[in-house]
Amino acid sequence: REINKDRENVNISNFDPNYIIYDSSTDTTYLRGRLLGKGGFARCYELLDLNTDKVYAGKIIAKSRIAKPHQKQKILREVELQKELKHKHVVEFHSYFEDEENVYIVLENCNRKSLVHMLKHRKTLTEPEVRYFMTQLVEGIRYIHSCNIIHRDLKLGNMLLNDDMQLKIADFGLATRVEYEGEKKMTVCGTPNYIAPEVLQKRGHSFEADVWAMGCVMYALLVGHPPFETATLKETYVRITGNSFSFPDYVSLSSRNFIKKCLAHEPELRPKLDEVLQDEFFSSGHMPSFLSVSCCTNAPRFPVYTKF
Ligand SMILES: CC[C@@H]1C(=O)N(C)c2cnc(-c3ccc[nH]3)nc2N1C1CCCC1
Repeated sequence: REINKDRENVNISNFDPNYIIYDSSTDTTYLRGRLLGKGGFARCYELLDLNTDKVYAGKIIAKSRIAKPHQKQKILREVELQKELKHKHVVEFHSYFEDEENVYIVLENCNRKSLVHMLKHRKTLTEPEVRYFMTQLVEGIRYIHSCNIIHRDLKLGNMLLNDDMQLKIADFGLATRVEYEGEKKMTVCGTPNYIAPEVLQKRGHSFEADVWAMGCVMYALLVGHPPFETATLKETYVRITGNSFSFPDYVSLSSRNFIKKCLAHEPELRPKLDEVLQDEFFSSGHMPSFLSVSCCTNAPRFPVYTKF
């Protein structure tokens, strides 16, 4: 079999030749690879496309687990939203198909897992790394919002990384489409991780809920845990509605100021995504043009710039 030239030779020994998955709609055969983890109803595996030798990440959901119509609808909604999004910092949708026992969602492979894994190894990230990831996150969310979609579950586990350390926003399971200018959503089917106060209090929410979550992500990357985390969910909700959070001493003033703007209790006071990259945080310090994969495990040392 001709080994696919434009990609490094895939080590096919990771893939189980006893486990073939066939997509009749595109006449594509996949070999199932290692288990990547579980996401909701799905068991996620690496999939090797035997036509192209490309590796994908597949969400495999047993039909027996989505027997109720509204559960199948949720999956189809997620696929519909993800299908239309094409952006550097949004996970690319590859295909959707079914067979007798499962539905399959085939997505872009992100070999370096998520920011959860990076933070687990590193405890906290340096400010230049946070500037690097937040810039990519802002660009991805701006694109998603420009498609009139609110993600509603932005969290470290949904920020995946590929081998070039490029951030990819994943999991549109709680996402929703804004149908008209000024529409406020009243409910979410599921519990967002970094839930905004207006979502908690069912006061109506929109794109600003994603800006709140973005503030929580930035805080977690710098501090090592989310801003409102406590021992119990109830206490966390009290903190969110009370807007009570604080910073350790080592967090810089420009970081604090930007995070405080994103975590404004009133949605309309949060920064608009088109202005965010003008914030002093993004222009006030070193912005790496690339990150090495070694950053997943070891803090990088950036060249020290003396401003003169
Ligand atoms: C398939 C589900 C989800 C996901 O959405 N993508 C795009 C993804 C891509 N690569 C990977 C991947 C991890 C390690 C290599 N590739 N993982 C992805 N995930 C993970 C799987 C388990 C929880 C979330």
